[in-house]
Amino acid sequence: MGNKLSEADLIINRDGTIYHLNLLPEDLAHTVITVGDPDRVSEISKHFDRIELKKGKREFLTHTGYLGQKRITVISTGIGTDNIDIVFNELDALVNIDFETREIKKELISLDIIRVGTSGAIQSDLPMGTILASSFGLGLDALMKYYVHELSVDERPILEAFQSHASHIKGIHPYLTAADPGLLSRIGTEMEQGITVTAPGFYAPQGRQVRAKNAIPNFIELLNTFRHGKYRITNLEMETAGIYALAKALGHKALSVNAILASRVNFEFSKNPDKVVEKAIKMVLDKLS
Ligand SMILES: O=P(O)(O)O[C@H]1O[C@H](CO)[C@@H](O)[C@H]1O
Ligand SMILES: O=c1cc[nH]c(=O)[nH]1
Repeated sequence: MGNKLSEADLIINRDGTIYHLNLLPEDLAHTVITVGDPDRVSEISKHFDRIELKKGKREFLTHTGYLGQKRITVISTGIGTDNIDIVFNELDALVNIDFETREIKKELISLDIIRVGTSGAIQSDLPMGTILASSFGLGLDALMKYYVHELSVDERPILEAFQSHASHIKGIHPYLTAADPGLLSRIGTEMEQGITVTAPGFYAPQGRQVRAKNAIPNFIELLNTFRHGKYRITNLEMETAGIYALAKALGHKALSVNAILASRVNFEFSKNPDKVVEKAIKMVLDKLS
């Protein structure tokens, strides 16, 4: 077999597209915007000067087009880091594996990947309507238990400080990855910044109490009291940490931009979420064009 990836490891459909994303290698631009909600794909591509292709399968909807001279792909991931596993491995395969030979290419491509997502703030000075760039993603889900994940000298002390802050919570295995510094300084400078916690759910895993009883009391307080030097946790969502960690493992650059729809400390949810999301989209596209 040599270095050939087997048909069970890398699944290519009969029309030459990658298994879940339904894309051919040439369908993908090297600047990729990811969103959770498939309806948000057209909210982004409506700003393109030209749309070259629209494809989709399941929750993975893709539009590729041009903003001025810049070719951009926007793709929906659906909800959660289990979907990020699929999207990121398949995006990487589209650029870094030769689909004819099934071998890893000698020259690897590093994609620029920007998430435009929605999120809830956990600090009282971050109201609804804030646009926030995640300087780090702190994952409380299990995705990175399955990959080799190395920490940089900047990341390790922050993760260790959080592990000690949350040491009384049993059964969680947090991981932490920094944003790509180049994308953060290019796109995130006029935004709020902070550590984004990625949760493995929306309700109790983000400290929401509806009917089922929460096992971790005062979850929001646990997160919003964490400090390490100048760093604090600012917001909660469901993909950023997986995106940062897998992008790093695969050699891609990633940044997550969050439209803050909820203030968890003020117990409020935005009455006009589309307006907040549109503001985040425009801020990102302005910097990319
Ligand atoms: O609006 P998106 O990008 O889906 O992001 C957030 O919204 C979803 C939950 O409502 C989760 O995916 C969370 O991360
Ligand atoms: O509070 C929120 C708002 C949006 N998305 C989330 O995951 N959490």
